[in-house]
Amino acid sequence: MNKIEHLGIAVHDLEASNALFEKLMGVPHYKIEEVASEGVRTSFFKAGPNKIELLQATDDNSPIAKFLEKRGEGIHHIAFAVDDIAAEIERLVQEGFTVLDTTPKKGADNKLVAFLYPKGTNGVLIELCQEAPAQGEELLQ
Ligand SMILES: CC[C@H](C(=O)O)C(=O)SCCNC(=O)CCNC(=O)[C@H](O)C(C)(C)COP(=O)(O)OP(=O)(O)OC[C@H]1O[C@@H](n2cnc3c(N)ncnc32)[C@H](O)[C@@H]1OP(=O)(O)O
Ligand SMILES: [Co+2]
Repeated sequence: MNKIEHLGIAVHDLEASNALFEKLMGVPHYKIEEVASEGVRTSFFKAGPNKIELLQATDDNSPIAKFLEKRGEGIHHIAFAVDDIAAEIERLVQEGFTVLDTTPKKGADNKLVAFLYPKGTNGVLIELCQEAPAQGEELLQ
């Protein structure tokens, strides 16, 4: 694990939260991206080395929709940057963590991602992120 790549925050209304975080952080979002496979629309902010990812659900089956229904708006996950996501998944499986995505999948912001089951990480949803290499296709589900 290299560093925290981003904090994911679940929100009801991406546009309203974009306006709020632009005021809060003093910078505009640098990207809005839909990840249909996750049922989310995301918006990214960067302040220094830190990123915030706002997430709105795009359908009722989205993990974000279920999270909002159960817990309301708030911090949804912590994403860590890793150099080699396949190796990190293997290491974490060996360490006894439950990895929800044993094959990395397409994330936002040009990443390959995988998630761990939060009940095995003190109730915090953990995401692994690797910069998607140009030939990332073979790693994608
Ligand atoms: C990929 C695009 C983007 C990126 O950065 O590139 C993203 O970050 S997309 C983010 C959205 N996608 C995901 O979150 C995928 C991984 N998440 C999942 O597979 C599910 O959300 C899962 C398995 C974490 C929970 O699924 P679900 O809510 O349907 O199941 P349960 O209700 O049974 O939950 C099990 C247990 O986990 C607790 N839970 C759920 N979500 C979270 C959370 N975000 N943080 C901490 N804990 C969470 C839930 O409350 C249940 O615990 P319990 O004590 O039984 O209530
Ligand atoms: Co994320």
